[in-house]
Amino acid sequence: MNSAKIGIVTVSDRASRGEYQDLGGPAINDYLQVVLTSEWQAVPRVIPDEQAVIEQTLSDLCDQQDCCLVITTGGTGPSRRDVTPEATESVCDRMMPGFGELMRQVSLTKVPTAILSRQTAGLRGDSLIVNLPGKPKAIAECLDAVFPAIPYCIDLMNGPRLETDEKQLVAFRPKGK
Ligand SMILES: Nc1ncnc2c1ncn2[C@@H]1O[C@H](COP(=O)(O)OP(=O)(O)OP(=O)(O)O)[C@@H](O)[C@H]1O
Ligand SMILES: Nc1nc2c(c(=O)[nH]1)N[C@H]1C(S)=C(S)[C@@H](COP(=O)(O)O)O[C@H]1N2
Repeated sequence: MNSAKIGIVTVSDRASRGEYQDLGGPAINDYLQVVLTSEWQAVPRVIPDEQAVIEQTLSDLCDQQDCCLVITTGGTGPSRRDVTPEATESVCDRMMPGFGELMRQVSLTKVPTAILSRQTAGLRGDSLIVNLPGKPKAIAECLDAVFPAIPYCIDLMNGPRLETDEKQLVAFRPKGK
């Protein structure tokens, strides 16, 4: 099986201008390094909170770079410039609302402002796009909740088989799959 490509997109005006170091993209990368045992390759991007740029980046990662999974961080809140969910919805063929619902539910046990994230997920062709909030500590909090379902989701889209280190995280696949 060929190596899975995973897009890692930091959406932040200040990180993209170099005003602070991007900790979100590396946190996603580190999370995947720990959890995945099958071969994979990161395709990283750091971009501003501009809807057109986000849409173009997500489309490129799915269509040209052939990423089976694209994980974004940032731009999911109520600020005027937070438009990552709108960009995600605009490039997706079908939405996967359960991801946002579950991540908010789990995040609410960590922080009362979890409901301020409009994070969502959806499918563009054979790629799954998942939004995470911008706070670096939110990354593991959210991925721990939804990642167990991601390998099977990608199987169902005929993508590469993602294997996990079961000591870290057990990917759920219905029996016999
Ligand atoms: N990619 C990141 N790397 C490091 N810290 C981050 C990142 N994204 C967010 N943060 C931290 O989380 C806080 C809240 O995140 P939020 O998404 O609201 O950032 P922000 O202030 O909207 O960023 P920006 O204005 O640059 O888009 C930020 O002030 C910053 O301290
Ligand atoms: N797990 C988790 N979810 C979280 C947070 C967090 O710290 N941990 N921060 C919340 C806050 S304070 C905001 S404003 C929203 C949106 O963040 P974003 O605009 O950086 O995407 O995510 C929320 N969801």
